[in-house]
Amino acid sequence: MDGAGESLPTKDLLVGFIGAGKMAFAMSRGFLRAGLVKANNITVSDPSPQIRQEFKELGVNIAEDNREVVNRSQLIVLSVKPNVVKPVLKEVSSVISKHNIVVSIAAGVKLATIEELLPTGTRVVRVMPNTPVLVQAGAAVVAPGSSADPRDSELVVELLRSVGMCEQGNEKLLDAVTGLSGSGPAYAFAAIEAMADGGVKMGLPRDLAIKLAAQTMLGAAKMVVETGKHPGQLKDEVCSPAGTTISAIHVLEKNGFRGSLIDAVEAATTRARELGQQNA
Ligand SMILES: NC(=O)C1=CN([C@@H]2O[C@H](COP(=O)(O)OP(=O)(O)OC[C@H]3O[C@@H](n4cnc5c(N)ncnc54)[C@H](O)[C@@H]3O)[C@@H](O)[C@H]2O)C=CC1
Ligand SMILES: O=C(O)[C@@H]1CCC=N1
Repeated sequence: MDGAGESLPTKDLLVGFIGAGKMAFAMSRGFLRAGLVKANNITVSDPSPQIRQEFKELGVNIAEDNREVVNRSQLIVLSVKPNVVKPVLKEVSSVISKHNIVVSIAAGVKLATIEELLPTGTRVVRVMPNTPVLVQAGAAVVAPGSSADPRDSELVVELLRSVGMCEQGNEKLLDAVTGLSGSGPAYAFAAIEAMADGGVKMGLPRDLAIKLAAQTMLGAAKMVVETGKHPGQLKDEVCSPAGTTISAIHVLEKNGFRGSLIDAVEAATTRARELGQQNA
């Protein structure tokens, strides 16, 4: 195993997940699809037998308990709910060494809270990813803890870039990142579902309506990313004078579409902050 502070090659990286729920599944499946981490280098733990079975089918190692995940891994992802982070850290703290990098994806839970429960000098990195890592289209921001080596965050960024976009940022940004991109896939899924409902209302078959709605979101997002144009400009380019789109935009504006999305990001950010306080 590499010494503390030495950069770890991703090729043979031993990755552990404590808590094998939806996010651990999306990340491990994404890493495997990206070919950056090997199945037999991933170890997971979870109290649910059904979940352990699902992960067994991925070909990864299933640990007997959380301490075994630490013993078998270099990089350990804390992928439990925010209120389970502290009990888990108390349980594994004595087996964490300077060789480990501890990565928390828990919404709201602060680096200081995590570092306080681990041996002094533990290399901790906090990340807010999202479920599209499953299909190599994730969005994540990585914030290093006080004892993390720059190479530790770079390693985590490299891993997350294999499954989507990833930036480094100050921890102060992470609750807002949670409100925007961490929770954001749910807003997009709700929008796709609602647009498809509109299509069904106007006579389209459900399957076709969902496909059209999803591809429209995907295409619009790709245009923003690939053209670098402002989304307002791209919107204007769809709105022909006295055409169909501007009539629809007028309805959206009257119904507070943008204000709702802004409020949604604010509400999720506020909730992330509350979770941080409740689990400090
Ligand atoms: N679901 C999402 O879209 C995202 C979630 N997150 C964060 O990821 C974390 C996990 O979220 P999900 O995967 O959605 O939750 P989940 O509920 O699907 O997974 C959590 C897993 O932890 C297991 N667990 C409970 N107690 C445990 C213990 N003592 N030791 C080991 N495992 C234990 C549960 O059985 C469950 O399978 C949360 O902290 C959340 O804030 C972050 C970004 C996106
Ligand atoms: O809803 C939640 O709390 C988690 C964090 C970001 C996405 N899902």
